Amino acid sequence: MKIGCIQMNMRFGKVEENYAHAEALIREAAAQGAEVIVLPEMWNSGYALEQLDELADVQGERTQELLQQLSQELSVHIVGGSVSTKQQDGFYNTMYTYNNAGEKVGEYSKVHLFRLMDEHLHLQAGSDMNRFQLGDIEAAGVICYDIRFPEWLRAHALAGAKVLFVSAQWPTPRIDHWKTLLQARAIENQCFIIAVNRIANKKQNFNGQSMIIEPWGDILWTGNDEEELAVVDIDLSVVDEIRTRIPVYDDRRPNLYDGVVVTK
Ligand SMILES: NC(=O)CCC(=O)C(=O)O
Repeated sequence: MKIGCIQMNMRFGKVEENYAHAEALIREAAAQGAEVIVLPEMWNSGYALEQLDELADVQGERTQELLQQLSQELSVHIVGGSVSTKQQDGFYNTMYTYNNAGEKVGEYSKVHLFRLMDEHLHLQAGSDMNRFQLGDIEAAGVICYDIRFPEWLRAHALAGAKVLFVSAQWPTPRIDHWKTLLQARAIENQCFIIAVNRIANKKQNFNGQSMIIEPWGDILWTGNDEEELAVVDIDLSVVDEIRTRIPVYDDRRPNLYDGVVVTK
């Protein structure tokens, strides 16, 4: 399965340019043979949270139309990163996923809002899971800060995901956390992790380092610190091999730790 990771630079608040740029990169990834294409977080507006009233995609219509059309025309699965959306009860950070027949298979709004980037002041949190099917691939998608919550990714793995997609705008100062957390999520869940971060100039502090990690924890590909489009082949059969070799799903003792109430 060929995965096209689009480590994109988006322009702050420049929605028109960002849609055009994302479309061009998706077309290029498909031309290079990608079967699944993945975008980063909030690529339509960037983190222009103060301007969401003008910039956010109303009910996600523009994004859905674009991804629907491209996935069908190019016959590719698209994990559409995320975009800022304006819904009736506020703004959300939303990921749309389409299969290669142009059908929407996932719609997810970021569940854990990241206070350090003021998300909690401007956005509403989603509360639904994001488990979906891309052809034969049992997959799930989460957004950036969500990876700090192992129980959330575990819930998706327990629901059958073997490939976990992560779209992000993860800044340079904590890039070591990004790498370590992603590797841990891959190993503990025995899943592939396909994680696509944004890139920006040095002043804006985003240095890419998107990653594809095997369920054994081996890193198959790391992005550099420039805008980049990579098409990487992955062999999904290793998931079942590793799960048979170390059967953590059978060895779990959920009665000891699920539903534990933490008191402060
Ligand atoms: N956009 C985000 O959710 C950033 C998360 C982040 O930087 C972190 O350290 O966590």
